[in-house]
Amino acid sequence: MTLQFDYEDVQLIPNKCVVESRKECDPSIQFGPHWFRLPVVPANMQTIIDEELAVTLAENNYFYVMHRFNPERRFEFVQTMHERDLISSISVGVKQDDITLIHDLKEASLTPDYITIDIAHGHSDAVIDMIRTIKQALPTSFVIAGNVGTPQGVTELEQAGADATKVGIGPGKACITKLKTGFGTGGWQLSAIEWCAQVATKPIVADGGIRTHGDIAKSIRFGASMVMVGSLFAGHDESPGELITVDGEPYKTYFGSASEFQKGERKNVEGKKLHVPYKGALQDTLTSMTEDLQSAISYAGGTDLESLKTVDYCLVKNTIRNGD
Ligand SMILES: NC(=O)C1=CN([C@@H]2O[C@H](COP(=O)(O)OP(=O)(O)OC[C@H]3O[C@@H](n4cnc5c(N)ncnc54)[C@H](OP(=O)(O)O)[C@@H]3O)[C@@H](O)[C@H]2O)C=CC1
Ligand SMILES: Nc1nc2c(ncn2[C@@H]2O[C@H](COP(=O)(O)O)[C@@H](O)[C@H]2O)c(=O)[nH]1
Repeated sequence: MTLQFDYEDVQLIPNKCVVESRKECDPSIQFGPHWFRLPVVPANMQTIIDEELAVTLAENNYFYVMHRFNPERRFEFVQTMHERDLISSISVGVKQDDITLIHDLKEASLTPDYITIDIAHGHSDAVIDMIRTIKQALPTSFVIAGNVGTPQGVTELEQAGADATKVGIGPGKACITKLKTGFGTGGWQLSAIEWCAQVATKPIVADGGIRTHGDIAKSIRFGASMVMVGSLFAGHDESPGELITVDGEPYKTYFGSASEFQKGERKNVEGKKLHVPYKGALQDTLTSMTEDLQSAISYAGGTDLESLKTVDYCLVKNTIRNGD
């Protein structure tokens, strides 16, 4: 590994503009068998997505991954989405109830379009076995596996049959893995994406640490196809987190999937609960994310996301906010 850097350490360098308006720039992406309006997906966390929002996103051609924290709902969720002719995208872990779900889906000839295997330390035999189980039972489901933070992790999950790998150990806003274990990609997540992308033969999902819309363009520059976003999507009307008032100001809760709050017990806690300022309608954020990505593409001198992949960049070492 060479130099490590994170989102705030990098500025992309503009190329000559080839469009008359940013509206000409297309931020859509093919990810697996489907096209989506943005290369961005809300994190599969209980305060970020619920079934209602999943339907809204699917109806409007945004990628989503339903979380796995109402395990008994997953079968019916896939069924309902298919009845409505919408994309189904669920999460699983690696335990017996997850394996049973896969077999039940096969028995019912119900194939989710996307299955995300979502555990903290995804570079493991448990995930490799789960990929094989899914691919044997539901060979046409697009499997996203993670999370990993190294090229070795990416390669082993790809070799097991993963169609995409999710990169990011501990860069999340609600994460305390880095503090509790000393491990992770927090502080160098962007270079971890680049490092992993050097060996990846399939798409990479950059997961965690996105703090601004510009970080999405940077993720793509350094090798991500899709970007998973938690805290930036928290706090909206549609966000399932609880609405609370602190000193007269509205906030919504955002908690880690490995927080005591999520787990209901203080065992292997690696996440915390935060209050995120209330942000209004999610569509406003999606619209401004779209505009910002269109603008980024125009600065890259192109008309679509491909142009971001080859732009030059500078390392500015934590100075990006100096003018703020
Ligand atoms: N991206 C990230 O940095 C992180 C994300 N998370 C999120 O928290 C949620 C819960 O994750 P997780 O606890 O993995 O899910 P699970 O509770 O489903 O556990 C996964 C399985 O892996 C085993 N395991 C072995 N080593 C580890 C390890 N270092 N961390 C976690 N499990 C391990 C667990 O056994 P045992 O419990 O007996 O050890 C368990 O059998 C997920 O949604 C995950 O994405 C959590 C932490 C970090
Ligand atoms: N270490 C932990 N990571 C977690 C936990 N819950 C979720 N996550 C990861 O964070 C991202 C979202 O990051 P953000 O910076 O956009 O807020 C999410 O997709 C998970 O990978 C947790 O409890 N501990």
